Amino acid sequence: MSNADSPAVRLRGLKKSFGDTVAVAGLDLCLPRGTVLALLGPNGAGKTTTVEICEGFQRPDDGEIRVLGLDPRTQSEALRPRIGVMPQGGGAYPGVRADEMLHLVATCAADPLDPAWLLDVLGLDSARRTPYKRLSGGQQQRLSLACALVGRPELVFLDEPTAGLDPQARRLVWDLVGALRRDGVSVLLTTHLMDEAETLADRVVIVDHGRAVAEGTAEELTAPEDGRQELRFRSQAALDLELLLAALPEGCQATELRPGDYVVRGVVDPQVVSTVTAWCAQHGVLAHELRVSRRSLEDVFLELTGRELRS
Ligand SMILES: Nc1ncnc2c1ncn2[C@@H]1O[C@H](COP(=O)(O)OP(=O)(O)OP(=O)(O)O)[C@@H](O)[C@H]1O
Repeated sequence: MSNADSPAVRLRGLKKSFGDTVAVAGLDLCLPRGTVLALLGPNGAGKTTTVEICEGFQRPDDGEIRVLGLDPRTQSEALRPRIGVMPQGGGAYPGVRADEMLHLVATCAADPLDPAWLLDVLGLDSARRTPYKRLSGGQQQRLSLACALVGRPELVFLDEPTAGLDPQARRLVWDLVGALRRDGVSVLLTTHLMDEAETLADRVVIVDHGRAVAEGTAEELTAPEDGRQELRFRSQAALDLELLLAALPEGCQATELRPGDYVVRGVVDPQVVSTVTAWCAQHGVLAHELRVSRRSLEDVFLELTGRELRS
C-alpha cells in the first residue's frame, strides 16, 4: 500500500507495559484518512500510552504501528512535520508569552497557518501577550491546540482535548475539530466523555485495560440489539422487579443498571409501556425520566465491562 493510500493510523497487536503494569495489552485499530476516531475509555485504560506510541514519544514492547504509512519508531523525522500533537495537560516554558510560543512552533513548519488568525479563532487574542503561567487552564489548553494545528498537519492527536474546559470553550474546540474533519484532516482523539465521542467521532473504539472492547460508529455501538428497544426510568433504588417481570410479555427483561436506574429490554411496544406505568402506579412508584430509547455509549461500556466510564 502506498504511503498516501495507507490509513492515517493502523495498529496491530500493540503492547506496552511499565514494570508490572500492562498499559496496552494487544490493541488493534485503524483510522482511515480524513476521519475522526475517538479512543473512549476510563482513566488508566491505556489511551495516552497508545497515542504517545503513535507520536513516537514512547516505544512499544510489541506490535505493528503505521502512522501516515510510516513507523514512528524509525521514521519519526519524516513523521513529525506531518502530525500535530496536543498532549494531555499541555506544557510550555512558564515565562513564554502565548503568541511567542505559537510563533516558535510555526517557524518549525514549512507552510504554517497565520498564528494571529489562529489565536483569534481560538479566542486567545486578548491573551496573546500573557505569559504561559498566567493563562487560565482553559487558555493553556487552547494554546496547546493552536500549537498542534499551526503547522497544517495531515493528522492530529488530541489527548483529552476538552478536559477542564468550560462549556463555551468546549464547544469551540468541538467546532474546530468539525472544521478539521471538513478540511480532510485525520484526527485521533482520546476522551472519557461519551458525548464528546458521540459528537465528534466518525468511529469510536472503546478501550478498557489496554484492549479494544468494542468498535464502531456511535450509532452502531448504541443500536438496540436484534432491533430490540429499551424503556428506561429512574426511581428509588432496589425496587422489587420480580412482579414487574411477571407482568411483562415473555422475552422482556427488567434490570436495575445502577441504583435507581432501571431498564426494560425487549420488544418495547405501547403495551409494554402501559404495563410498566401500570405496575409503577400499583406499587406507588413515581417513575422519572421514563423514555423509550437506544442505549448510550456509557451503558454500552457498563454492559461490556461492568464498570462506569467515569470510575
Ligand atoms: N510512565 C509510566 N510509568 C508507569 N506507569 C505508567 C506510565 N504511563 C502510564 N502508566 C500506567 O499505564 C496505565 C495506562 O495509562 P494511560 O495514561 O495510558 O491511560 P489513559 O487511558 O490515558 O488514562 P488517563 O485518562 O488517566 O490519562 C495506567 O495504569 C498508568 O498508571
